Amino acid sequence: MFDKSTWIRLPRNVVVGHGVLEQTLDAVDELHLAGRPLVVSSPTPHAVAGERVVDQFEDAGYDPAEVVIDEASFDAVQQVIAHAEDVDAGFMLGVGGGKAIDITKMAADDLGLGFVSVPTAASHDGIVSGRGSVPEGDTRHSVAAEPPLAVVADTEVLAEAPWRLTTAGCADIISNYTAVRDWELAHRLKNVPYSEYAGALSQMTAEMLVDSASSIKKGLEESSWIVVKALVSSGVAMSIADSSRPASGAEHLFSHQLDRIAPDPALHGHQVGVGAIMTEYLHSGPKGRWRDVRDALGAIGAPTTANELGIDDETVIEALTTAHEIRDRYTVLGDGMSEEAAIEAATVTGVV
Ligand SMILES: NC(=O)C1=CN([C@@H]2O[C@H](COP(=O)(O)OP(=O)(O)OC[C@H]3O[C@@H](n4cnc5c(N)ncnc54)[C@H](OP(=O)(O)O)[C@@H]3O)[C@@H](O)[C@H]2O)C=CC1
Ligand SMILES: O=C(CO)COP(=O)(O)O
Ligand SMILES: [Zn+2]
Repeated sequence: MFDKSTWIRLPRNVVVGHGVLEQTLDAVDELHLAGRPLVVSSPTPHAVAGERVVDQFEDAGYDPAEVVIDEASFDAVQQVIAHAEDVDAGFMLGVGGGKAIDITKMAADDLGLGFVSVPTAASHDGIVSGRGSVPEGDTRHSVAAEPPLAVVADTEVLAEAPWRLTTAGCADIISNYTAVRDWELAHRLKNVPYSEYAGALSQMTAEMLVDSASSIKKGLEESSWIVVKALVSSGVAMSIADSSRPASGAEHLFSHQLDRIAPDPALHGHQVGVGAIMTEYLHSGPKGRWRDVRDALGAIGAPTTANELGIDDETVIEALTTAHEIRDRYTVLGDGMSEEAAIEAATVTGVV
């Protein structure tokens, strides 16, 4: 008997374009959600877009509630859940970068409420995914969470955000190359389930972004359009896989470890980009494609060295040698790199 089944949960409305923040209400009305909206954001996104979303719902006769969180943590998820219960929220909108959107989707999942994703930065590919990513102690959890019912990505808002956030989003996409390599490796060595569709979509997304690099320029709103569509596509790959595997391999473990140990971590996307240069070197050796990864990052103005990340060399080496401990996810790092090998990889690739 054929007994396989699969659930792929995707958003119904993906609204991308100039000024579409003003269509948030329309995108929500289409979903036939009921009750009180709760707008969740972090400080800057709240000022940039959250307040405008609240005003829209107020003007339309809803009674919107709002909450502002400061960090991506399980405490923040609990804070949002408690607030949603207090105000008897009927559905939620996550307005912000990866932090606000992750917290909202995890709280929405816990409460069984619908959730709408309103990115204010093209900085990460969690905009669409049904995964939440939160650190806890020495580890980082990638947990199943509520995928958005709709995405409202206003390219005017995204283009006005600091440019480094957009280059971080590009680097998060470029890191799909090594993430897919790690996934394939884990499939071959550890029989980890692999989805050809999700792997191909993730890789194609990275290729299309790299091919468009000459159109991704500061001050050009079209850049936000190109990047956000790639971020959506990468998130869809994660939804198809029901895992962050298509977009998160050893380069992400390295970044998550930097978030733990670096005194002043850089942006998520920038860290995974630099990690991808080194993990590509580990996959394919000194003559391999690590230069292509580095050049693709360089072409869009993302960091390619520890110095550009603002992180010292010793911390980069420590993160490389300990990244495999972050979570139970088999990658090219295997059961850990020796310090000598980590120094070699980081030096040959020019990261340190
Ligand atoms: N679930 C998933 O599938 C994925 C999750 N992630 C997660 O997302 C997070 C990374 O996302 P990222 O967006 O980089 O992190 P943040 O949400 O922390 O945003 C980065 C910074 O940008 C600021 N910001 C956001 N929008 C604007 C704007 N329009 N103008 C000015 N500043 C702005 C934020 O302000 P403020 O400090 O006020 O918030 C913050 O300082 C990580 O926690 C990562 O693990 C990443 C990829 C996929
Ligand atoms: O950042 C992500 C994909 O880009 C999510 O991956 P994690 O599961 O490693 O948090
Ligand atoms: Zn990422």
